[in-house]
Amino acid sequence: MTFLSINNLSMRFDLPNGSHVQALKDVSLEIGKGELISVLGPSGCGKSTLLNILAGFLSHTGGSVTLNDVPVTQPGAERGMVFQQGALFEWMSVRENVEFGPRMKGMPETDRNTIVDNLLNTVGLRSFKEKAVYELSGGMQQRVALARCLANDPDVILMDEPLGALDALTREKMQGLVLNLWKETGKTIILITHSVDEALLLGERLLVMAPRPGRIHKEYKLSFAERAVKSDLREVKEDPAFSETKKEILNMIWEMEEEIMSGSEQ
Ligand SMILES: Nc1ncnc2c1ncn2[C@@H]1O[C@H](COP(=O)(O)OP(=O)(O)OP(=O)(O)O)[C@@H](O)[C@H]1O
Repeated sequence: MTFLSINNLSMRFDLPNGSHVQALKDVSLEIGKGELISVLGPSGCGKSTLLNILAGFLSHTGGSVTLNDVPVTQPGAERGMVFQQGALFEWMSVRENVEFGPRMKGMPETDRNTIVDNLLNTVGLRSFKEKAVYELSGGMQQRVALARCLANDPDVILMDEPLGALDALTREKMQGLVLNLWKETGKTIILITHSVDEALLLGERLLVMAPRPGRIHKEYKLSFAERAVKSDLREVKEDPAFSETKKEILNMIWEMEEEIMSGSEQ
């Protein structure tokens, strides 16, 4: 049984003026349990569309997506999403945000407290439990967002540019946190990013998508994530193989963007 299976997935948006956008065409992917996948590509290549279909927020127009052999057709607790920002309940405390999902499921308070304490420990926010969300920095808010997602114990965590709004240093720390969470929880993570460094560092598998129609252009299998769990992120980035792959991917995306600008793509 494949864990997450994407077969000939297509998404066509019909526009009011009679034209259409083929946001995805014939995307096929088999994803195993516990994989950490990063997705890169020029603007408009369908990254968010793919993630939104996996989350069940969008209904695809062709092909299929199954998780544990069950078709994905709507949102479900087994698929958690972490957005770039703004998805927390600002009027609630950190604790209330993290326990929201379990509370909706009717979990008893003592069990919820254990989950909240464990997760806030994991994301380094134990002493911020009763703070309001608006009192926290952007990096802390993203830690809460991760904890809130994990509190639902999803099989798959979908991340849409979750670290994109953070300053460089905070972002680096959060990359380390994502890697540790991946190792500790064994969750399957699919992460969209616009940063080539981040995609290289966090992707065991890195997918480069191409636009018009949105499709998978190239896949890399990388060892940087596994190594970064065990050592320093910055040391891993200093590996010549890291900069060589980075250069190759940057050139690839650059060329795609040049094609888009010249209007010669198909
Ligand atoms: N609701 C919609 N209606 C019409 N077209 C849409 C809709 N959503 C997305 N598109 C189009 O589908 C294509 C893929 O969009 P998508 O947002 O998935 O790309 P992306 O790779 O995530 O882009 P970015 O990196 O800029 O966020 C784009 O051409 C976009 O304009």
